[in-house]
Amino acid sequence: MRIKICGITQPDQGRAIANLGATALGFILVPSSPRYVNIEQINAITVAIPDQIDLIGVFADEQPEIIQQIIVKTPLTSVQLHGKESPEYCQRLRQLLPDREIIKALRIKDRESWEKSAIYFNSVDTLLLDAYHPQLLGGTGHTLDWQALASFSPPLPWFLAGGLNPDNISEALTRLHPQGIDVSSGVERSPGDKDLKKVALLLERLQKFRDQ
Ligand SMILES: O=C(O)c1ccccc1N[C@@H]1O[C@H](COP(=O)(O)O)[C@@H](O)[C@H]1O
Repeated sequence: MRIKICGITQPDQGRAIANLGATALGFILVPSSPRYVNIEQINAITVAIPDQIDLIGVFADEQPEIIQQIIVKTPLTSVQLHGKESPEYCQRLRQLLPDREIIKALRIKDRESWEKSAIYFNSVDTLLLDAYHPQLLGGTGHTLDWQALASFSPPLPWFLAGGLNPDNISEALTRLHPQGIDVSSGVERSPGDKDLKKVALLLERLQKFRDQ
């Protein structure tokens, strides 16, 4: 199972989280986020991260050419699209970045919104389901309706996100079987400041699900 800890802002925390066993670190490139990091910060954080860790840049409704310019200046391996990007937009980005993983995040309001995920099946490598919030794009701490999602089984890998934390991760993964999980505010002291004790507890509780 892929384990992504998102909203990394500090080099020592990035290193510690990779050493604790996360398989991916996420970097928020959405300027309005309190977890925003720029290219220089991403390079300073990632310089000491082992090669096998996925480095995922999170964008929202950014121009594809700007994403491409950022990607060539950083070691980011994947692009997570967290806005209202269309399948056509995703295809355009795929042409610009053929060797990077493209992850489309869908902010799920109701059953209809996850049924619409089918329009992305041919345009991206991976899906990510996050909770809908009327004001915030992400990092909301809100959970999805896991029961309603029980029959979600897309033909491509997907991450479960939205309000996951050490206390609810076991229940989430007993109900759902995503290929990855994505956690941000559930392992923080404040936005962008990760609580390493909570990260360690999360990883300990994930141990029994890791081979899924
Ligand atoms: O974290 C943010 O500030 C953020 C801003 C803009 C787009 C996405 C953002 N984060 C994403 O939110 C989810 C999980 O959040 P949480 O665990 O509920 O706090 C995750 O996919 C992040 O990449």
